Order: sequence, then C-alpha cells, then structure tokens
Amino acid sequence: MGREEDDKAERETDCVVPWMRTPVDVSNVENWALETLPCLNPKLKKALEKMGISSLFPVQVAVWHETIGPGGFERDLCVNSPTGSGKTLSYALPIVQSLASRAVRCLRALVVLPTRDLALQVKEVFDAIAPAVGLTVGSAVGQSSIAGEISQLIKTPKLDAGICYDPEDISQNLESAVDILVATPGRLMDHINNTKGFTLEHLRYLVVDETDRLLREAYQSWLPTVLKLTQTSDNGLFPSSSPFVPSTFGSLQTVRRQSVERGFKGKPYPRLAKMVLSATLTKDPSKLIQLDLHHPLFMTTGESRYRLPEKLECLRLICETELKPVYLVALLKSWEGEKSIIFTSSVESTRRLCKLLNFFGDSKIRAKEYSGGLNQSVRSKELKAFRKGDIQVLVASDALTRGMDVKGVTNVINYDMPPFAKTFIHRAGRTARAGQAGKCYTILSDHEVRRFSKLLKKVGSGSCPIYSIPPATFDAVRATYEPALEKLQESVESEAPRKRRQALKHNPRTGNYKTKRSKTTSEQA
Ligand SMILES: Nc1ncnc2c1ncn2[C@@H]1O[C@H](COP(=O)(O)OP(=O)(O)OP(=O)(O)O)[C@@H](O)[C@H]1O
Repeated sequence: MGREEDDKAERETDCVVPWMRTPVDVSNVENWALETLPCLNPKLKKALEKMGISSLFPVQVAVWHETIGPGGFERDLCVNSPTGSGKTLSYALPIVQSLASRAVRCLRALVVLPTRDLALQVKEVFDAIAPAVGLTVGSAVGQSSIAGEISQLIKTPKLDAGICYDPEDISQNLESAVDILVATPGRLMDHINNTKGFTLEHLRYLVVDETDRLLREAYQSWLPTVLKLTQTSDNGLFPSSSPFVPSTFGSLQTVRRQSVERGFKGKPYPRLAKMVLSATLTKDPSKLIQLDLHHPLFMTTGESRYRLPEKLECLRLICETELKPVYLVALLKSWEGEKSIIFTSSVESTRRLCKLLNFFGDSKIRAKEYSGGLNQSVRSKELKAFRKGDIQVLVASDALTRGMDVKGVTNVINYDMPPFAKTFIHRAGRTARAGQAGKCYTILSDHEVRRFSKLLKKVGSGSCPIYSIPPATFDAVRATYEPALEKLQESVESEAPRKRRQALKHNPRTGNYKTKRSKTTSEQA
C-alpha cells in the first residue's frame, strides 16, 4: 500500500482496536532520577552517566515499569510518543538490563529499523550501554560487504592447523558473536536466507521501531518470516519465577507475574516480547494485526492522536511562489550559522535547491544535500559532516524525515509543504528534541494556506503565527537572486546530455526547480 492509500486508510479507521481505548498516558509520568530508578543495574547507571544522562524521560520510565518493573515484559508494548522523547533508550535500556544476566551468547534481541543511517544511530545507543554488562551488539545494514558482516555476526570454531574438518561439522558449531542485532529488513532477510549459523531461535526481544513506516515495507515478507522463525510452542503459557515484585513503582504499579527468560538456566522458554514504537503509530487494525501482538499495552502521550514536542514553535511564511528561494535565503542569513534542515518534496528539488543556495555566494550558508538520489556512502558522509558542525545547512528529501537525531538542530524549514500530517510531525521533529527548544518554519504559497491549516489541525498544533522577513533583508537577498539563478541554469545546462534534455524549468506554481521527470519524494527517497 502506498503512502497516500496508507493515509486514506488511517483517516477512514475510526474504529480503534479495543486495547487502544485504555492506554497508559505517558504525559502523567515524571522524569525519574537514575539514583531512584528501581532495579537499575549499577553498571548501566554508570554507562548512562557517561552518556550525560542523569534521569530517565517519561516514556523511558513508563516502559521501564512495564519491562523491568512490575510489568515484567508480560505484555507487548505499543508506544506512541512524540519525536525526540527518547524512545530509543526506552527499549534499549530494559533489553540490555534484562540480558545482562545471560550466561551464553546467542542472538536474543533484534531491533529492526527502516534505513541504514537510522539503524546505525540506534546501534550507537546500544553500544554506549551494552558493553558495560558484557553484551555485544552487531548490525546488519549493508554498510560493509556481506562477508564482512557475517564475520562480525557469526563466530566460527577454532580449528587446529593440519587437521581436515568436515564442513558439516564446522557449520553445526557456528555461534552468534552478538547478543543484540540492529538491522534493516533487506540485510536481515539476506542473513536469514543465506548466512550459515544465523538463527533467530533464541530471540527474546523484537523491536520494530518506526513501526508505521516498517509496516509499509513488505521487503521479502520480512515480518511474517521473523515471526514464524521465532514462534514458540508454549504459546505464552509461562510460569512465574516469583509471584510479585517489590512495590517500588508508585502509581504505575500493577501486580503481575514476573516473566521468565529463555535459555537461562533452569527456566523454560517464554514467548517473544515485542515492542513497537513510533511518533505516529498506526491505529489501523489491519496493520496492527500483522505484528501478532500478545496482550498489547498501548502507551501514548495525551489524548490527541499526534503530539508535537513541547518546546517546538511553529511559524509560517506566505509568499509568491517564485520568491520562495529569496525568503529561504533571508531566513538562513538571519540565523548566522545555526544548524538547520530544509525539507523539499523530491530528490530532484533537493539537488537543485542545494545548488542554488550555494550559488548565492554567501559564505555563511554552506549547504549540502541528503536524499535517496545520493549514494549511501555520500549520504552518510554528509550526515556526519552535519553532525560535526562542518556544515550548517542540510537540504533534505523525506529520506531524513524519520528518526534522525542530530544534536543542535535549531531550525527546520518546510521549503515544500509536507504532503501529510505524519510527514509534518516527523520533519518538525528533527528539532526541539530531548526537551530542547526549536522552530519549524513552513514556506507557503497563497494556494497552500488552506490545506496547511487543515494539516495543522490534524497535528494538534495550537498556533502557527506568520513570520515576516524584515524588508531590508528581503531586498538585499533579492538583489542576489537573479545571478544565483543564472548560475544554476548554467550548471544544469552543462550537465550530461540526458539531464540537459530535462532543462531546468522553474515551476512558478510549485516554486520548485524541477523538470517533468523529477519524481515525488517518498520516505525511501
Ligand atoms: N534520559 C535522557 N536524558 C537526556 N537525553 C536523552 C535521554 N534519553 C534520550 N536522550 C536524548 O534525546 C534525543 C532523542 O532521543 P531519541 O532519538 O531516542 O528520540 P525518539 O523518541 O526516538 O525520536 P524520533 O521519534 O524522532 O525517532 C537523543 O539525542 C538522546 O540522546
């Protein structure tokens, strides 16, 4: 199902699955200082402190209660929490704490994410805490060759020189070299299908991050395959190891049996515990059913469907379509090098707009592009430079919309209006993360104003005042616009003959520098 159909289906889904009608409201939960967090492994506490973390955010506290706390991983968790609220650590910490007592290394936790950059970002979070308790984290994202990845994921037995071994024997003695795997669906399926010794039979935890996006990713039926390979015969009938846990969990306490741990000495096999998360979690029963959730618990923030980060300020600029670039440059100039992300509607627009910005010849505006039109290694390089602060402006397609966490991004600009409420939420959510302040500007043409107001209602944004550029700044930028545009035209004409045929046309209706052939962006773009 495409994204448009996806959005339509969600609009039509008024009937919510029964378990979603009684959620845990995370907005009632407070931050919790590490010192007072019940049951936290002291080694993990140290690792968190090393990361600069002194307390857990509300969603992390709520998930902790349902996993390490009284909930004891008994229910599958469906987490709908705003962008930047700390969902990654909300699952990473309980998984690592729970596996800290494992005796034998097996692949016990699998985290699936839609893109490589996102998966590597999540791996970094696991890498910051898992080694503290002796756990190893691997990735299957296609960053290195498949052989390189296999050598990191699978441990081959030590062979004595001079002895001839039966290859069958060797493959039977292959072991997992990692406890936790962070993967994208494509590479995961490659390993499932082809890598000797790669098995999900010991898996205890499955995390599907950016769930609504991943449920659209049917790549080789990765989800049904994973679920099939992890099915246990006990069907969730697991005995309790201790009937109750201490009552240190305050208002959220529920009296539940402790869960049990698979493959741990003297304990029987439990079911696979699943955690699915997003800032825009689907409520569509036909999608949720694919996850085969066990007695799911819905955790959400507030009553509205979507929620923007608390310290996000939304602003709009309304202008004539052909003057959009002038407004954009005027904004960027006024920020003097603040980290900013500009979102466009397509790969082609991203490329053209990035070129145009650099042709304005303002040394303070050094822009790079990030889109699916670029080779993955170039994309990752630009992202790294942006993270380091070597460049301040990233012009991006919706490939950067979800999940990417770059510290210090103070502004997001929708150069092209986001097509859906969900897109707005994820784009805007690249700023105002982790309780920080941030601003999201949307540049609109007159004919987009009404549609944008409707979109704002959906995302629950209270206000979105009009932002005005000071006339003097506007005039100064406008004077440099024509020369920049000419340079862009020359650059496009000097491109390869095939591309030359798509000669640059400034579309006055959309304000984009695109040709008929430029494709609409998707989150894969
Ligand atoms: N307890 C904490 N204390 C301080 N900073 C934290 C804490 N937990 C997470 N962070 C920081 O908050 C930022 C956002 O976290 P994270 O990327 O997990 O958000 P998210 O909810 O997954 O967002 P998105 O929906 O956009 O993917 C990160 O920079 C992370 O380091």
